[in-house]
Amino acid sequence: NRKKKREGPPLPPGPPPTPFVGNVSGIDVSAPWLSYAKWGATYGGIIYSRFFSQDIIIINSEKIAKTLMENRSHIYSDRPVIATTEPLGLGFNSVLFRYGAKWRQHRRIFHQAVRPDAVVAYRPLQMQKGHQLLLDLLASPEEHVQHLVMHSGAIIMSAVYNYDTLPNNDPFMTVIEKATKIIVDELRPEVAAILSAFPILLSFPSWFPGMSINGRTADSKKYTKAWVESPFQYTQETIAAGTATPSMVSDALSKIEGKDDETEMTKAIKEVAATAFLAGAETTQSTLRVFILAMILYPEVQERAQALIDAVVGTDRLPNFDDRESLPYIDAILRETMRWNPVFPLGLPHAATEDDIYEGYYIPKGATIIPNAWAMAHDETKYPNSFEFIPERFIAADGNLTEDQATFTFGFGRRICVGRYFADGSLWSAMALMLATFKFSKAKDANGNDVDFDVKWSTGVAIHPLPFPCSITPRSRGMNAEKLQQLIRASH
Ligand code: HEM
Repeated sequence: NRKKKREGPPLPPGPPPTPFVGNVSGIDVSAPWLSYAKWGATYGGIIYSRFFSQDIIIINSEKIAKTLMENRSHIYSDRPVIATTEPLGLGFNSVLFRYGAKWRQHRRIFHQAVRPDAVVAYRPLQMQKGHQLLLDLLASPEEHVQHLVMHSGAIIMSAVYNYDTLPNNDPFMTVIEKATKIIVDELRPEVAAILSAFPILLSFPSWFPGMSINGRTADSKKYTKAWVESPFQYTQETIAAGTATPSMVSDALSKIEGKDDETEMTKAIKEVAATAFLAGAETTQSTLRVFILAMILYPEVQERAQALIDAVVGTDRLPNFDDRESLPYIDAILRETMRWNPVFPLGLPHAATEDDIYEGYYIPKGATIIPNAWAMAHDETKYPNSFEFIPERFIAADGNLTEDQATFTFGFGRRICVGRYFADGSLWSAMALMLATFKFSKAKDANGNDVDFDVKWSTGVAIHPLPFPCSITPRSRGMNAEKLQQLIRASH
């Protein structure tokens, strides 16, 4: 026990470790953020815990997270080494890079493509894919989950590679979906912590309890390779043929042409492009699934938003980005969706590169730092009735949006989500368009009564609500594909 061996400032408080395994046995592995939040009630905003030999600092308080990961970001911007990264074929993924030159290079390429003034260029495509989402929802509302998956994926593929995904069985989307499924299942921090401590477990057969990962590494590697190489090749081919139109990849490649480091940079651009899909597609569609859930459970919120859209936009066209300033309530819904159920309940782990002291507590070099976004979202002093979906909490007395953008849902400091401005456009356009066009409500049984349901969640690093019964019907009577197409044309 390092508490006994060490002299000097104490570690932050935390639950007493059980021998050998640290605290790993004391957490609910399907929703560890709940256990950590519960520990917070006893131990406070910053907690020390241990998984096997790994020091873990859990931060339940947004203020402490900002003090450490933002004000002292020179120390807190590393990532823990996650043993599953290489076995899953995720070496390309800049999200998990250690803090250093290669991460900086990737982050710079990302920033060029999706910084606030660059993301404006993607708005037409975000609207266009949003319109397609409406057509898909009208045609088969019961398949709304699949439509959201396709929508988020199509936006990224188009922005990154200028590739138009096929509505069904798209070859690139198929491999990416397969790889993502394995990765999201397998990259839970506590699983990764165990595997980091005992990499030998990776060679255990897949029937060994908890070791489903072993049967999946070969597949994951195969899929991730195709994911990194194939769409990039597509863009390169269009460049060679002179048919390429602007995209993140073609723009980035055009800037490095003929430079000394062209080969190295080409590889970096290829990896950044693949990372964009990994980081941006699942997260966007998960957030939109939370949005639909909220609209069903809070019909009064939905009605208020729709009344506002009708008043500002009318019913002869659909909303677009020019309307955004006049529709602050839609932004409030977006923020509340992110807050109500953060899709990364534990953010992504950072790691400390130096020993540090916080308010008299010792934070060891190498410690994994886990920001508990879920606990921050449920801080009752900041968000009263935090389990309720109340967009009004983001509207100030003067009717404008408050300063609070719930940015903790995008992480902290130098590692904060680099794609957040891009994500914002994809989410806003989809939410505004869906609200303008559809009524979301509970499904009805044969007797016309609402079908109630318990909300269940997936588990893993990024979560989403599991499918629930619902009804998605056009708001306007007599709406059909032709009329919707007309409305879309009138919106340009
Ligand atoms: C609703 C959508 C999204 C959510 C909720 C989200 C959330 C997050 C979070 C919590 C992190 C970890 C930050 C940290 O370590 O402190 C992150 C990192 C990251 N996100 Fe996002 N993200 C979203 C969309 C996107 C999109 C669309 C892209 C790309 C176009 C993107 C690219 C990245 C990258 C590259 C990182 C790693 C940054 C680094 O390690 O330096 N994300 N995101």
